[in-house]
Amino acid sequence: MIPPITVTTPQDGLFSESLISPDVSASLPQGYQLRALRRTDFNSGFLDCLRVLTTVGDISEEKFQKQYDNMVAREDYYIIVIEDTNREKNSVVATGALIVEHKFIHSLGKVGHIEDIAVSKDQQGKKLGLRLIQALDFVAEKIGCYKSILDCSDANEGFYVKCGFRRAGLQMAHYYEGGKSKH
Ligand SMILES: CC(=O)SCCNC(=O)CCNC(=O)[C@H](O)C(C)(C)COP(=O)(O)OP(=O)(O)OC[C@H]1O[C@@H](n2cnc3c(N)ncnc32)[C@H](O)[C@@H]1OP(=O)(O)O
Repeated sequence: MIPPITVTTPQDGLFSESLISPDVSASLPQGYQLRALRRTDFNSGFLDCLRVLTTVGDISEEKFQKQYDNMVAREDYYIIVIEDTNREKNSVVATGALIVEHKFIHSLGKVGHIEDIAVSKDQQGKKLGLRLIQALDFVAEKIGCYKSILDCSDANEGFYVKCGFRRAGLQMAHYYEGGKSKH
């Protein structure tokens, strides 16, 4: 049997729009919109948002798209952006990610990992960070995660407490010298 052909358009995102919370969308400021990351977001301001968080490095559009395609194929990446549709350039002003881990415990349970939450400097303090977390919580619950977890600095603890998280445990890390992927 011939497999069905999936036709994607530049408007298609990393995940289904049905996972975008209508309530969270409705609580954004006028002209702001929540949506899934798109393959066309290389020049949308998305990478500039991430630069608020840490270094992004010098990545080409081709490499950006290859990474996006890897994430689509994995089906466990939910990257959300908030776009200010009043802006012509750099309209993406905030972003956050949920990555799903599949477990054997908890009856083959799923855990959501919240990562790379970033709001542009000039947009901080407008509750966009809170809306990102609420939107990612909505996705995590809808796809059946039994919890979501994240690592953050002491300076950001108060923000996550306001978002409904509580301190649980302690983070430990091993950093690897050759840790950069060659792919
Ligand atoms: C898992 C991770 O990714 S950790 C990394 C987090 N990201 C960063 O540190 C990047 C730089 N910082 C940012 O991008 C933003 O400042 C964020 C994401 C930390 C917060 O986003 P914002 O949109 O500025 O916060 P938002 O307006 O939604 O704040 C919601 C509430 O948290 C409070 N809040 C915000 N930041 C902090 C903080 N660092 N400490 C304590 N409270 C805070 C706000 O005052 C607000 O409280 P209120 O409801 O009483 O008014």
